[in-house]
Amino acid sequence: MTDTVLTPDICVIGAGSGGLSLAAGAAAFGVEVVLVEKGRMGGDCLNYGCVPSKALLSSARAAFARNGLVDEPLGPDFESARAHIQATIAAIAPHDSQERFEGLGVTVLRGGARFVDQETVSVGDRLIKARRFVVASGSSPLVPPIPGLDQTPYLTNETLFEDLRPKPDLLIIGGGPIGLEMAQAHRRLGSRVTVLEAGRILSKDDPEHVEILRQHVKSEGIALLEGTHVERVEPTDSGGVIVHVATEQGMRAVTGTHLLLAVGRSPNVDGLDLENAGIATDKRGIRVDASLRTNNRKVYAIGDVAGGPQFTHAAGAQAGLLLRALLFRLPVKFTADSIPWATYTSPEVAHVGLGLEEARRRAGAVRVLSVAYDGNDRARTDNQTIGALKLYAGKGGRLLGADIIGAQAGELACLLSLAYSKKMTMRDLAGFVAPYPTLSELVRRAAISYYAEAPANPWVRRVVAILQKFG
Ligand SMILES: Cc1cc2nc3c(=O)[nH]c(=O)nc-3n(C[C@H](O)[C@H](O)[C@H](O)COP(=O)(O)OP(=O)(O)OC[C@H]3O[C@@H](n4cnc5c(N)ncnc54)[C@H](O)[C@@H]3O)c2cc1C
Ligand SMILES: NC(=O)c1ccc[n+]([C@@H]2O[C@H](COP(=O)([O-])OP(=O)(O)OC[C@H]3O[C@@H](n4cnc5c(N)ncnc54)[C@H](O)[C@@H]3O)[C@@H](O)[C@H]2O)c1
Repeated sequence: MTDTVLTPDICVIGAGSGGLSLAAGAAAFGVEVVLVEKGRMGGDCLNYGCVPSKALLSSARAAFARNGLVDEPLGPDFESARAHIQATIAAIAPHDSQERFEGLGVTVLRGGARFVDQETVSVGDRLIKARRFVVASGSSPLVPPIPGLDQTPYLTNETLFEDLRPKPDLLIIGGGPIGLEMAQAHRRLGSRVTVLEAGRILSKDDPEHVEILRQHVKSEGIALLEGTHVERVEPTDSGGVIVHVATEQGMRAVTGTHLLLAVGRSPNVDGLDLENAGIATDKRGIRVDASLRTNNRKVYAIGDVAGGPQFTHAAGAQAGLLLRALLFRLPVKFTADSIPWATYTSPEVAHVGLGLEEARRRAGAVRVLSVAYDGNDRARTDNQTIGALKLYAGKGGRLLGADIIGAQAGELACLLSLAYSKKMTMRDLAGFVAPYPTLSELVRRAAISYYAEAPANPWVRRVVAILQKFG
C-alpha cells in the first residue's frame, strides 16, 4: 500500500448513471469527491444499456420504414445500425469521461473498489477514508441456472451491441423491457424472433395496454410464447441453439441461430467485500432505508445495486436526493412510485405513479379516465392511432397514476410525472392549454372527462340557471 490515504468528503463507487450524477453534483458545490470505476466510464446505460438499445431501435425503425417486414436480416441495415450505435455512444461518451470529471475537480481512480473495514475502501494500492461512501456499482445480466447453458453460446446486453451481426433466427429468453425492445428491433432488421417468457410479457404494465402491444408485435411476426418454462438448452452442430420448453400444450423444442438472455438483473455486490464494512444485502442488492442509507451509517447505496426501480432516471433521482441529504443535511425520502418508466417498443408503453390495483388498494374509490389515440387529431394526422391513455383519479380528482400506450408514450409520461409529483388534480390537468395538434391533448381530454357528468348534475344546472338570470 502507498502511504497516501485519500480523505475526501465523499467516495463514490461506480461511474454509471447514479455515481456520475452524484459526483458531478457534489463537485459543483466544491465538495471533495473521489470517484472509482473498474470498467467503462458511463456504466451500463451508456455502454451496454439504454443508449445502444435506443440507437438500435431507432435504426430498426428506419429500416422497417424502408423495407417493411422482411424475413432475411439485411447486412447493410445491420451495418448501419452498428455504426449508429457506435457513433451515438461516442457522441455521448465525453460527457461521462474521466477527463470531464477531472475537469470538474473530481479525483477519478480506475480499478475495483473493495471495503477493507467499516470506514475504508481500497482501490489497488490506494486507500480511501471518506466521510461518506456511496455505492453505485449497478447490476449485471442475470444468468439463470438453466441446464445446458454453460455449454451453449448465448448473448446478454453486455455482448449484444458490440458484435452486432445479422441474426437469422433469434431466440430471446425473457419478455421484460429488454426482451421486447430487442425482439422488435431485431425483427424489424429482418431476424425471425421468438420470445420465451415464463409469465406474461411486461408484467409490471397495465394488462389491457400490454394486450395491445402483444397483438401489435405478433402482427409484426414476433412469436411470443408466454407461460413457458425453459427446461434446458443445448448447442447445435452448426453453432445455433435448441431451447426445450414446457408449455401448456406440452414439451416443445425451439431452434434458433442465436440466443439472448433477458431475464432480469443481478446486483453488483461481488468483489466489494461489503461484509468487511458490515453492510447488509439481500437478493435484490444492498439494503437501504428510505434515505438510501445502509446499516453502516457512513455508507449509502443508489441505483441498480440498491434494490429499487432499475432505471437510469431512478439512479439520477436517488443521486439528487442524496445530494440534498449529504450536502444540505435535509431529510430525504425515496419512494419507488415517484419513478415513471417507458418501454420503447412501437407502440411505446409508459407508466406514472401508482398502478390501478395499487391505487385502489391505497385510495379505495378510483375513477379510471380513458381516452383512445384515435380520437386525437395529431395521432390521426401522423397515422399513429394505435394507443390509449388512462388516468387514475382519487379523492378530489387527485392524479394517483397513469398508464399510456402509443406513440410518444414516454414523452406524455413526463407531463404526467410532473403532475403526479406536484399532487395535481384533474382540474389542473383539464385546465392547462396544450398547443394544437399535440398528443398532450390526450391528457386534457382524459382529465376533462372527469367532469363529464357535471352538465347533468341538478345542482350545477341550477347554479347555471340562476347565473343566467343576471344577464
Ligand atoms: C439493455 C438495457 C437497456 C436499458 N434501457 C433503459 C432505458 O431505456 N431507460 C432507463 O432508464 N434505463 C434503462 N436501462 C437500465 C439502466 O441502464 C440502469 O438502470 C442504470 O444504468 C443503472 O445505473 P447505476 O448507476 O446503478 O449502474 P451502472 O450504470 O451500471 O454503473 C455502475 C458502474 O459501477 C462500476 N462498478 C461495479 N463494481 C465496481 C467496483 N467494485 N469498483 C468500481 N466500480 C465498480 C461498473 O463498472 C459500472 O460502470 C437499461 C438497461 C439495459 C441492460
Ligand atoms: N425502457 C427501459 O426503461 C428499459 C429497457 C430495458 C431494460 N430496462 C431495465 O432493465 C431491467 C432489466 O430488464 P429485463 O427485461 O432483463 O428484466 P425484467 O426483470 O424486467 O424482465 C425479465 C423477464 O424475464 C422473465 N423470466 C425470468 N426468468 C425466466 C426464465 N427462466 N424463462 C423465461 N422467462 C424468464 C420474467 O418473467 C420477466 O418477465 C428492467 O427491470 C428495467 O428496469 C429498462
